[in-house]
Amino acid sequence: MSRSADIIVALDVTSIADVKRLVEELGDSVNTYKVGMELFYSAGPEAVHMVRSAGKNVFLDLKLHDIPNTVAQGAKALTSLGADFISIHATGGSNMMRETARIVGTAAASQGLTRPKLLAITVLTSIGQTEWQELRFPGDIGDQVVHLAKLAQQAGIDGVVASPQEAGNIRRACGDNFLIVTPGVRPAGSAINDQSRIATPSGAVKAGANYLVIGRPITASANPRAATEAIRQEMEACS
Ligand SMILES: O=c1ccn([C@@H]2O[C@H](COP(=O)(O)O)[C@@H](O)[C@H]2O)c(=O)[nH]1
Repeated sequence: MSRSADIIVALDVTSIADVKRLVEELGDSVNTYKVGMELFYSAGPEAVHMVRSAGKNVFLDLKLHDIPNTVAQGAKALTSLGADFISIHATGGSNMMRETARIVGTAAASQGLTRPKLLAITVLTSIGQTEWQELRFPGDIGDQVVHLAKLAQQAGIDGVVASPQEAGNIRRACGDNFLIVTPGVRPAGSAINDQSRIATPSGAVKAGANYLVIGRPITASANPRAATEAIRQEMEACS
């Protein structure tokens, strides 16, 4: 089923100046930005403050992966920064996901903040079947992604990060209220880069994604605003 979906632009840059330039240039064509490892490790919390001060939502994609107490306390600290979405790895296990959901809920309530949505990373979209087998993981990637999505949902996590190729099966398994966030989106004819399990923007929307994370097809484009608007048109045409 097609639904209205939104774009999250991945700010994979290293400086606040680059963030400012992109956010200004993209203006009202983008509501939500993703701050990942590259930007957060380079520029720190100021990157989050910068995006929020522009009136935009922030997906803090630091992909926390550690024992339950460490991830829960890390996510609590990110909650205080004012993130709207926070990612943790589903393969940290059910106890880790459940404890993080509990601590983040308590932390947000005690600070009068809206509880950030927690997103579980399933299998990175750069991993294809060959690399999957090299890692000696058995079975099919798609089956594993759906399994991890169900575990995340049972642990009280709000949604998953997965490839658009798996979005349809996740939607069927986890229902309409579960968030599906898909990187690995490539408009027809654009460079695939290091991604593996990809689909077009319209493919991701038709499969049931709520948010499409898009970095280089926008940020490396000669005209990021025009690239965003073209992607939006493609998404709207099929929703
Ligand atoms: O499985 C995953 C999880 C996160 N990502 C992140 O999304 C963007 C994608 O950027 P592109 O330039 O559009 O490839 C990037 O920040 C990744 O860290 C992902 O690609 N796959």
